[in-house]
Formats: sequence, C-alpha cells, structure tokens
Amino acid sequence: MLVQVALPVPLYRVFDYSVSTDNNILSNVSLPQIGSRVEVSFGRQTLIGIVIAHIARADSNVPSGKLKPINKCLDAEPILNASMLKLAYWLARYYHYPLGDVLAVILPSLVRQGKPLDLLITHWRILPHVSDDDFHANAKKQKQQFDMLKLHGARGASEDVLLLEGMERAFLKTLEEKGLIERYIEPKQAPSPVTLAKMPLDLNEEQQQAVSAIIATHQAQRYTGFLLNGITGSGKTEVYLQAMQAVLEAGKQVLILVPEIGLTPQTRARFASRFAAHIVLLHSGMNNTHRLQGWQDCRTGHAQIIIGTRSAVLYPFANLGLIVVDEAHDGSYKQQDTLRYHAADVALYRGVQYNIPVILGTATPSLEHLKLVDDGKLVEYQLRTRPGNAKPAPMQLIDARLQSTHQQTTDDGARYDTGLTDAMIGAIRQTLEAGDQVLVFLNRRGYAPVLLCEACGWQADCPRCDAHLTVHYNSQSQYSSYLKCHHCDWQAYIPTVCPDCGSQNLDAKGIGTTRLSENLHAIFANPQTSKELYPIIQIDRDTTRRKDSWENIYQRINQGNPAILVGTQMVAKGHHFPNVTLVCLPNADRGFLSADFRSPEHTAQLMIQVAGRSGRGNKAGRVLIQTLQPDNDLLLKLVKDGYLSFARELLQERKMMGLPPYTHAALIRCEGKTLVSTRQALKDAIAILPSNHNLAVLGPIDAPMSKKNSRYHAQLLLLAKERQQLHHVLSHWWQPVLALPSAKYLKLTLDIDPIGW
Ligand SMILES: Nc1ncnc2c1ncn2[C@@H]1O[C@H](COP(=O)(O)OP(=O)(O)OP(=O)(O)O)[C@@H](O)[C@H]1O
Ligand SMILES: [Zn+2]
Repeated sequence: MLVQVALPVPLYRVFDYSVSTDNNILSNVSLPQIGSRVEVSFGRQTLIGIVIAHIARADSNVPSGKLKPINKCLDAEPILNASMLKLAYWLARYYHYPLGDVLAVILPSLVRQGKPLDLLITHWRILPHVSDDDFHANAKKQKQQFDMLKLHGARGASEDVLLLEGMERAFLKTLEEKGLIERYIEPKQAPSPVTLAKMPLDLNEEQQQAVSAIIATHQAQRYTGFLLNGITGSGKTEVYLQAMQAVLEAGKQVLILVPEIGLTPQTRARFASRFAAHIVLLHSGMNNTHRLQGWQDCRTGHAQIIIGTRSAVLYPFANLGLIVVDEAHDGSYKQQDTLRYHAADVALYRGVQYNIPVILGTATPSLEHLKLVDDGKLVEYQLRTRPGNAKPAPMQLIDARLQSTHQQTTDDGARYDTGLTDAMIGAIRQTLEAGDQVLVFLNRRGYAPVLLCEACGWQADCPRCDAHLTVHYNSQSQYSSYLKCHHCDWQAYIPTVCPDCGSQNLDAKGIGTTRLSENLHAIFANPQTSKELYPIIQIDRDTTRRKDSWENIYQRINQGNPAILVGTQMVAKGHHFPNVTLVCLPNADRGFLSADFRSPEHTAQLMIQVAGRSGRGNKAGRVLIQTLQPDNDLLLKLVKDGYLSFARELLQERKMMGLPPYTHAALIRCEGKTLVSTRQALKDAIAILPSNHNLAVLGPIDAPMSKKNSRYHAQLLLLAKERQQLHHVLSHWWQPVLALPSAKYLKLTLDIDPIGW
C-alpha cells in the first residue's frame, strides 16, 4: 500500500509515497493513518503534508523508479478526523483552491511546521533528589534558571509559562541533560459540566419563539439555519445565551463567531457572566503557541464556549452543538486573500455536517441571507422591539444645503469650517448638558483625506497606489504629523511648500476623525480657558492600535459622564454604551452615490448599526443625519421605512438587473507589473472559455484601484444564473487559465462569491 499526501504547494493534485516499515517510529500499524502528518521530500525540499488516502501500488500512476518513501510519520493518531477532511475537500472544491493549500489554511502554523501537538502541555519539574548543591559555583546562569523553576514547586510549570517568564529553552535542555530536571505531560482534566453563573432573563414573546425553535432543532439533532433578524438592541444576545444553555447542558460545545475580538473586551464578559464554563478566545492577535493551545482545546472538547473571529469556523471540534454567527452581515467574515471563504457560508456547511442549528444574528441582514430565507434555506425569526420600554431611536434628517456648516475662528483670526451644522451642534450641546453622551460617526480616520495646493491644484498622492495620501496632522507635535497611504502604508513628511509650484498655500481638505475631534474641542471647550469641558474620545484604528487602549476607552465611556465619542465604523460593531442618547452622522450617506452596486446595502447597514448605539439604556435616544442630498430616494426610504423594507427594495432591483444574489459570481483578478500584461492574460483566459459556457462575462477591466503597492490589477467577472453552471465551467477552465503562458509571471486569483468588485 502507498499513502496519498496533500502537500502545501499550489498544485491541484496529491502525491503518492511509499512507506517502509522503519518509517513508522510512532506506531506499530504499518501505514500512517489517514489524517496524520508525514514528512516527505518534494523536489529538493522537505515538506510536511497530510495523509488523505491509502492506495494500492497498482493504482498509482507513479513509475516504480520514481516512487519515494516518506521520511517519517509525525502522528500516531490522526490529527484531522474524517469530518475535518471532508470540510477540507468541500472548501477545495467550492473555492477551487488546491487541497494541500486548504489544509495549510486550516492548520495552525506550529502544526504545519510539524511540532508535536502536546508541545504546550509539556511541563518541566525539578527531579526530587536535586538540590542547590548540585551546581558548580561558576554555573551561575544555570543556577539562576534553576531557581526560576524552583519557584513553581514540585509540580513545576508548563514550558509555555516558563518561556514567558524568561527561561531559555537551551537551558531547559542543558539542565535536562545533566539529570537535574525532567519534562512530563500534565494530564488534562476533563472540563467540569457547565453551570449557570447568573439567572437568565425572562424572554419576551418573540425571543421565546426563537429560543424554542433553536432548542427543538438541537434536541432533534437536526440542522437548521436560522436568521435571527432583530433590530438593534432587541436582545439577540439573550436568545443566543438561552439557546446555548440547552446545548451546553447537554455537554456540547458552542462556537460563537464575532467580526472582531480585540475591539470588544465585553464580548467574553457577556458569556462569562452567564456561564461558569471553559471559554476559549480565538483571534488574529494570538501568538502561535496560544493558537495551537486553542486548536487543541477545541479538538479535544476541553473548550466549552469558543468565541472567535472568521478563522475559528475552520477549527476542529470534538462535539460541536451550536454555531452562532453574530453580526452575520459583517464584511469581515469574508477572507480577502488565499482561500477566500465566507465564514457564514462555512458555518452553514458545518451545521449540515454535524446536524446542529446555526444562528445568523443581525439587525441588518445581508441581501444574500434574505434571499436564502425566500428560498426556504434559512428560517427567519424577527425581534421587532427592544425589551422594556426602550424604543429604537428615530432618525431625523438635517438638510445641510439649507444651513451652512458652522464656522469657527482660530486664535490668529482665520476662519475654518467645522463640517457640522448649527442644528447638529445644538443637539450635541443639549445632550451633553442633560448629562448624556454623544456619538459622532465619521468613517474616515486621520486628519484630512487630501493635501491640496490652492495655487496650482497639486495633490499629495501615493507614489505606489492610485490614491491620495491621508494627512495625519497633530497640532501638539510636528513629529506625529505626516502623510500616509491607507492602502500600502507609505509615509512621507508634510511638505511646507508645493513640490510643483513652490506655493506655500497648501491646505488639508476634508475632515477625518482627528480633525473632527479638534473641531469639536474648539466648539465645546470653555471659551475663556479653552479647557475641555467634556472629554472627546476618538475611536479609530489609530487610537486603538495599542494593546489595552480599547479597554481604557471602554472604561472611560462606561463611567457614564457626559462625553463626545468620535468614531469610525469600529463603533458600529455591537457595542452597548447605555449613556449614549444622541448619534450624529455628519456625512454617512455619501455611500448612496457610489458606483459600486453593493454600496447602498453596506452604507445602510453601517448607518443602522451606528444609529443602533443610541438610546440603549433607560433614556430615549435620537439619531441625526446631516445630508447634502435630502431628497435621495434611498436615504428617504431607509429613514422612513426602515432597513428591512429598504433591503427588500434593493433585492427587487438586483433581481431585475440579474445581479447577485440572483446570479452567482466569480471574480478573477490578475496582478502584475504592467496593466497591459494583466489585461492580456485575462483576454487569453476568455479565449479558452468553453464555447457553450452560458455565463455573462464582464471584462477584462481595470480593478477599482488598479495600481496598488506598485502593482497593477485587472479583473474579470463571471456571472451565472445557476451556481452549478458556474462551478462546472470553473472546474474545467480555471486550472488551464493558471497554466496560460501569458499568466506565467502574473498572480491570478479566483474569488467565489466576491463581496466587492
Ligand atoms: N428579555 C429581556 N428582558 C429584559 N432585558 C433584556 C431582555 N433581553 C435583552 N435584554 C437587554 O437588552 C439589552 C440589549 O440587548 P442586546 O445587546 O442583546 O441586543 P442586540 O440585539 O444584540 O443588539 P445589537 O444588534 O445592537 O448588538 C441588553 O442590556 C440586554 O440585557
Ligand atoms: Zn499606497
């Protein structure tokens, strides 16, 4: 028998290797098991791959002289079980991505590197007979390291902890070789059953119906995909919690997907305050050892509640009982490179795989999910009210054409535009004076989006991208003033004169969050002392970059004192600020004018999510939208009839125009050193499409930002009425496209169900 191995190489095939008996140091079984790792030589490299099948010698196409043996088998037990392999096959097929590369995405990097899975539970302890006398006086460093371990007593400590404390691996080895310390594997105790830490709330009628339906599915051990479509603040979390309770009490694991974890310190608290359970967080900020630890905890069933971002949906689970996708409309669930999967779609697949309920929760369902409801593939439950007497805040328009925005005067008499109308400023003042908090939403970080020469019209552009450089200006310190490209991170000093015409008349145009915060400061500071009367808290990627900064911001907000929060889309993601009673959107509706057909949907979702931060406590809230296009149909529809009715109308339009979700899309992007070469490769790709392909082919056209990071991008869009049709064509066409001579030095990628083009 031979083993068939999937290797992390960009080739759409697997590789056969033979096994000699002495390869198999780890087990007595003659063949490495399916789902275990093997190390093999591949060309001149040594790679680690996964055994995916055993085949008879006669079934292999490899000529006998060419067949190589595996170098070694790394696992006595499979690390991926049958259902994980099935998931990998499905991902490879659906996203037309090589199986070996899919596995590379699924496996944590330490596993990929061939590290033993018990790496993290390796503990070190001092051998019983050893004492201080066993050290030479001049072995100072050894003694010092020994003393660190000694502090942990007879049980010692895990290698992970010791390394964190500053011990060095080399010394652990030396001390081990000298017979002073030993390693051992700490047996993991089975987790104790989950108990309630706090009593559940009494559900209202709509919540109760949703919870009952989910629990019934769980008890019947069936799959159902639920769309929990509840307005902001309607208590979707309480539905999750009570559904989870039934699942956890049955001894099963619950996976909760959230858009971003680092940003929401309260995410864990929401679940930890209800359940005494082993909760594991999985997110991109983890180091490799913690990721492996998390992976193992999920795989062994040690983790009971798993809260994670997108990639957590690819983890192995011992006994998964429920998946919750919170804020299921969020764009961050779509991976934008390598394996371009959508975590909500994968969640539904896994629900089918395990026969468990999957909840997609959101106040602003994506059009894709509404269509799935129409098709009977998701069961919708609506929550139409906020619990108690909290009412969703009404949205009001301010016509910025009728009243000009407020002007402010600097110390040296210059006047500048604050970007806010007097009506909006008045409402902010009123709210602060009533002791409440205000949230101002502006989806643009930095000081200003453009630096412009008033004399000749020159603008500061990124030399590497088709984009303006953003002005990051700090009036307190010129050292933190610079120009930056938000696409490739290129940085430059702010010039004092125009590089084209020498004029000193350079002006920062437009408003970002930093400038808006400064403007608000000028408006609301004490006029005599110019001291801050109300704290202005800026929340964007620049101010939350440091590790604890978001937590500090959160604490400041939750003290509840009157304050102005200025934030980007970061503030739209499920936060609960009970003292915010006014939300202001000075120009959020710009997106309704964009050429991208998805822009209205995304703009409306963002506006509704931000608006939903208002009036979540005991006091009523309001939302003010300042606009230059108060008669825009989309805006009026959204404000008057609400998101659902707005979304339904968009859905009708998509149907008429033959756009997703009524058609199925694949986007091919080509990246290279020149636009000509990328376009040519795509033309060649079209030329080899099968004649009866039956698809709409749009392109090749330049990508929306065709030059990015000094590379050029062109794209091609394929649309099909039936999903099957699309996949059928791709399965015959995509690999020949990759092999086109004109594609040789270019990067070609395929995006199934793209969310932007
Ligand atoms: N049945 C209930 N009785 C009383 N209070 C409730 C009930 N259900 C939820 N709540 C409270 O309502 C508030 C809002 O709930 P939650 O944060 O779950 O809303 P949400 O639907 O997730 O909102 P969003 O989509 O805006 O994040 C919370 O403070 C929660 O404790
Ligand atoms: Zn750039």
